[in-house]
Amino acid sequence: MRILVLGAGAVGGFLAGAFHEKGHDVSVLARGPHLAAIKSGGLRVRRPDGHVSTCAVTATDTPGDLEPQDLIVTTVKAPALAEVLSSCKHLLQRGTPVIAAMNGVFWWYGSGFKVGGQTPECARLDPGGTLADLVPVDQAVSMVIHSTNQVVEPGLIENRSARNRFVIGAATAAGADRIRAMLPSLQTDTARFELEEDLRRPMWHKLLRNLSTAPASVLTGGMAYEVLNDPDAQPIARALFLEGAAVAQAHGFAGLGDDVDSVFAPGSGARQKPSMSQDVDLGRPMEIDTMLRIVQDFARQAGVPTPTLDVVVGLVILRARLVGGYPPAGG
Ligand SMILES: NC(=O)C1=CN([C@@H]2O[C@H](COP(=O)(O)OP(=O)(O)OC[C@H]3O[C@@H](n4cnc5c(N)ncnc54)[C@H](OP(=O)(O)O)[C@@H]3O)[C@@H](O)[C@H]2O)C=CC1
Ligand SMILES: CC(C)(CO)C(=O)C(=O)O
Repeated sequence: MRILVLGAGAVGGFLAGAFHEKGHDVSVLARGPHLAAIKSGGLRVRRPDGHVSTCAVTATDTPGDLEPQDLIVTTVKAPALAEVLSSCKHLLQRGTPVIAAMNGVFWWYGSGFKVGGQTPECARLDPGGTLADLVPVDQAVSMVIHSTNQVVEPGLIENRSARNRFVIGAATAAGADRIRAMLPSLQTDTARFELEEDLRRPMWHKLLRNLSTAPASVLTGGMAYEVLNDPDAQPIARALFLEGAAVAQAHGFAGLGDDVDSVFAPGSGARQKPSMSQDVDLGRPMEIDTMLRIVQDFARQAGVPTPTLDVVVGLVILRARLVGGYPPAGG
């Protein structure tokens, strides 16, 4: 298949490497020194055992030049999604599935979904409806990522997970059928792909884990395991997890808070900063709307109190504004 990965950073670089390993014709969108390094020396992926694969992918910063694709996977951060997809409109018009691989609530979450007989208000996920205009609903797909990666130097991705699992869901049954047909050709020994009929539950499962680490790390600079294990920070992280679980329950996804003790078991958590916290260090646009504010929106609509989240989100937004990672107040 011809596969285009839009934003071959940490996760996208790993995925592009996995698709290349399976023999697909892979193109990636990248920019700056990372693009230059991929063009000159290939895309390199280092596995936890130290093995480095070098993948000869086509790299470009002008997707307008690319031929039609069989599959498009976006791996940019949420604030860049509409802009990046707008830059390759011509590739979106042939029924090609567009998988948005991302943390947080996926942009088509409200499509065909009702809470108490009403579609939840999701305007924050797709301001102005740009994504809905660009991606026909049968092509709308998302992916929940269980894989830890970082770009450690231009052209080099460090993969820190022994097992890398990607859970995919489509907005419609027709979209799911197309993905189902492709799945066998994507599987590798190190990257496993699963299709879920309703991606919302796996999405919440992952988001609760992000809620318990990312905001506190943004505010303190701590790594995930420090946030989860510090006796004074842990109650805050735990409250964020449980408030998120209560919102998920209001949306019909019960029981997600039951494994709270295993999430906070001694020694748990990655020895790295969550990606939202890395964004602070790099002054990059942060995924606050799709990972935090949307949870507050859903909570308010469902009448679920989120006192800890409400305090923390205000502080995270200020922190983000101070590094240029979130629009100015009133902007
Ligand atoms: N990293 C991880 O381990 C995990 C990440 N996630 C989620 O995965 C998603 C992707 O995150 P991650 O891979 O870490 O992000 P990265 O920032 O590493 O990757 C995004 C890439 O897209 C590039 N990009 C953005 N806009 C453009 C553009 N207009 N043209 C060309 N290139 C562009 C960025 O370039 P530049 O650097 O120049 O901005 C960067 O290389 C996020 O939703 C994140 O929350 C989920 C689980 C784990
Ligand atoms: C890899 C993981 C789980 C670490 O918190 C993550 O999702 C992130 O960094 O955003």
